[in-house]
Amino acid sequence: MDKFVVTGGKALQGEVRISGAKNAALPILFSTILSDKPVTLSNVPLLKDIKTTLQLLNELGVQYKAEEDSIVFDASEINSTIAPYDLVRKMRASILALGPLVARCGEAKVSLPGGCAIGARPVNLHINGLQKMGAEVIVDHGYIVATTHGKKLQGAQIFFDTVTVTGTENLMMAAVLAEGQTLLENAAREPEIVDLADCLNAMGADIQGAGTDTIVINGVNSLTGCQHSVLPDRIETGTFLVAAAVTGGKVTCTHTSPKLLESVLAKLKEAGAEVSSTDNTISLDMTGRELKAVNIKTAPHPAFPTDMQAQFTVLNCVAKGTASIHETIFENRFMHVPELHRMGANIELESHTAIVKGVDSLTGAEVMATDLRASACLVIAGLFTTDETTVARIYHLDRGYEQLEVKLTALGADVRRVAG
Ligand SMILES: CC(=O)N[C@H]1[C@@H](OP(=O)(O)OP(=O)(O)OC[C@H]2O[C@@H](n3ccc(=O)[nH]c3=O)[C@H](O)[C@@H]2O)O[C@H](CO)[C@@H](O)[C@@H]1O
Ligand SMILES: C=C(OP(=O)(O)O)C(=O)O
Repeated sequence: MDKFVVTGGKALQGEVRISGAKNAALPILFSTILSDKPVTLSNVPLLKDIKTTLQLLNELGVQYKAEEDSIVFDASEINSTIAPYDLVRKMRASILALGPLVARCGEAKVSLPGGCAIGARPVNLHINGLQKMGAEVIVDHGYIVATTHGKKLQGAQIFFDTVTVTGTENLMMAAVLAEGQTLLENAAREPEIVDLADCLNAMGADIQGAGTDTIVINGVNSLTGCQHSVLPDRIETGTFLVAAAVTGGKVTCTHTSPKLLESVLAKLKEAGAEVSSTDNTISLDMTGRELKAVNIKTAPHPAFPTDMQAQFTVLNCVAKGTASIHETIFENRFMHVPELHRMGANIELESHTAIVKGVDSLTGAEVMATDLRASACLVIAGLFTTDETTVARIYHLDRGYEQLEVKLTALGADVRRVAG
């Protein structure tokens, strides 16, 4: 298992190009199942989760060809409707095969993703929604088995008890080829949902209201091909901005958009950073400025994203003052805290809230990454110290950050990947 060796103490300086968003690319890749015409996608990030998705799509019969700046998908023939455990266990987003397979083929057998590090993450709302659309769905031997008995899915009114991002995406994709109108209420409003809807509409779907809590989908008989560029990764953007703030640096993120992360930028300003932006760049300057602790409460978009919680935990660890971090989305998303303790952080954990008291220095240590964003948080902590930190199990990080060590090195950091 690869490790990162981080030698800290340098302020990040320079420009970094932000990749396409993992959480937009994944559903969009699965949406190619819905059309028998070629779909060309660009700005797809090179990540482990994307490779897993390509493998899974291939297993289902979807062919793809990488071109210079894009990937062309051909789902003219779907020859399997089974998403096996071996691939699904590597990536929870594999559940996104369910909606498109049932819509296109009338059946699917998708391994239950199971519990994972940050919480139980059930998929009951995905299943309930498909049942409302007329599919028979059972869970059998660890697999979700769905069938429409040869009929089309039926449009339905679906109210989500809890706001769910992939749940909204799965049912939006299922509804695109259903008979009649589907109403998704209390839908997630993340920018990645809007990007998926834009791509589906470019394929000939009829989706209105994506980005609001009510999405209306009028089913169509078939989809055509399209070309679509994946939107920028707001979480990668936020991660680099926090790294710049923590190291007292000055960094410009390019190929991104300030509109995607307003709540994060507001918190960075509150923390004392100078933030400026254009339509597609965001700059953060922390030179000679003092970092102030900021209270954080995670919640569905447009509120503060849970995927930036770990990065702001480390920001508060080295800021002036005390702040609380309240995690409301996932019940077990503080596994970075014991690792930060090993580096000298002062954090008290009370159920879903971390009380973080800023310290003047952190020390390098051997720490272990436990999930994707926790990994990024430990790398940022390592950048702040003046000695060496080894972050083990960075396979979590490789799921969601494209060449993080290369991009950080270009900004002046000392981060080495050690193969293991
Ligand atoms: C690939 C992808 O886009 N992943 C993102 C997506 O994950 P994901 O879509 O899995 O997260 P959800 O939005 O579904 O989860 C939100 C909450 O709803 C609960 N829930 C969800 C579905 C369900 O059927 N029943 C249920 O109870 C979950 O346990 C969780 O407590 O949104 C999360 C919340 O912004 C992000 O952290 C992830 O990065
Ligand atoms: C939790 C995350 O991703 P996933 O839903 O793919 O596990 C994340 O991107 O932080």
